[in-house]
Amino acid sequence: MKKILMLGTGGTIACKRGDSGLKPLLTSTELLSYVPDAKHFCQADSIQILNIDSTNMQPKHWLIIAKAIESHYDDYDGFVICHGTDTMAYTAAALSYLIQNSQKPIVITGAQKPIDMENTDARTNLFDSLCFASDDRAHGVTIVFDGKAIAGTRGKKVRTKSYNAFSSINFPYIATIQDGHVIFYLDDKKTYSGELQIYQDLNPNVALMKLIPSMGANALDYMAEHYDAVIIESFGVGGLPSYDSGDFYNAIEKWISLGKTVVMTTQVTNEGSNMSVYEVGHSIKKEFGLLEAYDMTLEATVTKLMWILGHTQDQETIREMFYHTVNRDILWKA
Ligand SMILES: NC(=O)C[C@H](N)C(=O)O
Repeated sequence: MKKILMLGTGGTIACKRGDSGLKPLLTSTELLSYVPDAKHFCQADSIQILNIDSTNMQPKHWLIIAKAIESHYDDYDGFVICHGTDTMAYTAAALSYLIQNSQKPIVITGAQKPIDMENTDARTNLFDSLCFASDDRAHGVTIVFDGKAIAGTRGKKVRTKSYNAFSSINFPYIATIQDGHVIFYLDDKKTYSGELQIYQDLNPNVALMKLIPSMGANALDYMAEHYDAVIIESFGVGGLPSYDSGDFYNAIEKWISLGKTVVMTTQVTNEGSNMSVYEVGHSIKKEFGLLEAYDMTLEATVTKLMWILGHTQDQETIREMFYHTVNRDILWKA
């Protein structure tokens, strides 16, 4: 029988209703008591590492989760992290970079409704996660939610209220889970042979600028003084406005001359960026050699940069690491 460790971090799944709204109060042991049937296929233990609304999740918490998995790694066959849904995609992506080449599954799940409510998705999500984590074919960091298994770098919260809250962006679902059966669409564990790597460094000085029509570049100038990298969420396949006498051009020049990192991405959820298509993207990318997120999610782009900048400031190494595929995060490369 598989040994699984469940790590409680809070989120709606563990919430109780109080005078000022839902608050995570249930312990991880209490959560496990709601899925008694899991004992037929796994022996699950639990530890409580945090009990927070995931709105409060920060990079320091990702390191705490990674450390907890590292210290128990040899004692268990798989791990299930219970987490709030609001920042779950960021945590799943961050853990994909912090814990690489894990032959053991590290599953992240949560719920839209607390586990003690009669009509909740929590019990199914937790049961499915334990089921997936007990499967010999499962490996690496994966979100399990609403019967679907999603690569840790490909998840995105796309609905605030419905049970089908997560989508896999620019990548197929790895598996579906129905009534205790795991149906794998991507059964590729044998092709992963790298050695387990667990990292403990992140640089959180990454900023995001989302463009809206008419926006000027002065926010970019401000960010250059406070951050090591900026992700610019542009329109469509990508480009930068050329109005206001080269405002954006000058701001990017400043970033590059300071030896800082600029990554272009798109605010369109599906299909990714390709800056070389239009003149508004092509020339600026060519001139400054900007990085481009292509088919990566924003959550993966943010956390990959934090992981990379935690290890190097060298622009060539940053480029190499950024375009190197980790846990299925980037497939499109020009
Ligand atoms: N459904 C949820 O879990 C939302 C909650 N605010 C959280 O992210 O912790």
